[in-house]
Amino acid sequence: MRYISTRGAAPALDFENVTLTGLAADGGLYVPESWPHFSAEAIRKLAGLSYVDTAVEVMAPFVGDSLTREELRSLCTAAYGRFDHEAVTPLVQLDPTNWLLELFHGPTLAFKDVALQLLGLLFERFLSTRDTHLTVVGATSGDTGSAAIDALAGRAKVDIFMLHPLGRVSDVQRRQMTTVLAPNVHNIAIEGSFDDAQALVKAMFADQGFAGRFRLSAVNSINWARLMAQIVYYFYAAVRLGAPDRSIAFSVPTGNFGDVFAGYAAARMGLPVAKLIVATNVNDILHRALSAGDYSVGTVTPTAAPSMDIQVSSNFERLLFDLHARDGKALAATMAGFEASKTLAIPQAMRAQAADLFTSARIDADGMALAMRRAAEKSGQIIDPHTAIGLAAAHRADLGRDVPVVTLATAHAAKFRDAVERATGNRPHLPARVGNLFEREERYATLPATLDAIQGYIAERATPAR
Ligand SMILES: Cc1ncc(COP(=O)(O)O)c(C=O)c1O
Ligand SMILES: N[C@@H](CCOP(=O)(O)O)C(=O)O
Repeated sequence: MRYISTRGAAPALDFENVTLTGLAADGGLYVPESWPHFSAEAIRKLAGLSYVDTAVEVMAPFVGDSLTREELRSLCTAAYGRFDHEAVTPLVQLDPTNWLLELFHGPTLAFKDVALQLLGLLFERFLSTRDTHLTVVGATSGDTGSAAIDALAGRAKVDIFMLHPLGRVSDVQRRQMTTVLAPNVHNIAIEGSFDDAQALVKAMFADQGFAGRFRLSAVNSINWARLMAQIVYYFYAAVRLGAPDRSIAFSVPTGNFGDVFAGYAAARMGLPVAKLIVATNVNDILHRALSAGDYSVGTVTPTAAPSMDIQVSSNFERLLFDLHARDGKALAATMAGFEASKTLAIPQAMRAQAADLFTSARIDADGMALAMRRAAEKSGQIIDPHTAIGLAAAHRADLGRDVPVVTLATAHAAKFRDAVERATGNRPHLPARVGNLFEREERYATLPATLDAIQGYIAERATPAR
């Protein structure tokens, strides 16, 4: 399998190099050159497989010959061995048509663990045969940061610098990052928003001298390996609910468009997906884009679902690439226009094409709180604010009684205890696996959201590539 850039001007890479590289040198994102296809028969054969076995089957075509099947299985066994549920991503039925797919059974209580536990091991495996050092730079609105730090802390040949927006992540999220005192972990609170942090990360990749000197890599969903690992749970859940003989809809709390793009990839691979419901909070650029063609950046409003307080959604570019008939040059021009004007009008024909699979909903603070209360009262489920947005969007989409709808439960309620308590009166307990989070020392730097300040900080601490 080869990977090509959405902007058409970066070299094609194999899986090993795409994993180590992160963002393409032309500013684009890597995507598979073609989508592997799973026939109905191949999907039927996934029935009854464990999560690890499903993961090996689904990911093997993407990994190609970068790993043997046995190596891939052994990495998956180690990654998913750290989850506290035998099913890794269990389904919970709420009513005759609605399910939750619990993605928060990993070490840091959010869906990011599913991909990042594996990515940490992939980095280690690929670096073991190279004489180089990797500097991971990442941006987080709370969950990617903690999952990436857990996955990389203490690993040889890699440093991680994680930028989060000062004061805009929950206390649990912040402490999960800042109390990890391993020498290769560097937390930076920036005086700005998540979008500022993400733009700084992309600017560091664009600075070829800096990126080459430190061999930058990514743990955000700009890294293809992240999305690849997230495709697995769409297959796993759909097969459990009757695929390939039944189509399943998924409602996905969305910020950076990574998780829902993994669902799109699953559909392109042959999984019968009835609909992908893109659920946003009031930071609704994706809802505006899909429903009205208006992909224009507004100001970020802080919400009780802070991990989705995002305006510029990295992975939307991957969908736009397919909507531009995979013409990298055409998309590069579109993205240059968007980067200059912060606005993009999506033509009606592309919107119509996207609407075959995608629908969307914007859920405000009241809708989110109502969904949390309803889940507690009707189904006895204490859900987090992000999951609540997904569930509210699933109700709003109203796909009829014949379509099973799986809402992705992207975080454990305890990560957002204050918001959950305000909405439901219940204060969720932190699971024992996070340990004595509130007694541990915190360590992080606070810096202005400028490229000079961040690069200067990193250059003083990072190890040059060789
Ligand atoms: C808990 C939670 N839910 C949903 C999202 C949105 O996912 P994505 O950015 O892949 O759209 C995030 C952040 O990415 C998150 O941390
Ligand atoms: N919500 C995310 C934002 C970064 O998203 P990513 O999936 O691109 O890493 C977070 O929790 O940090």
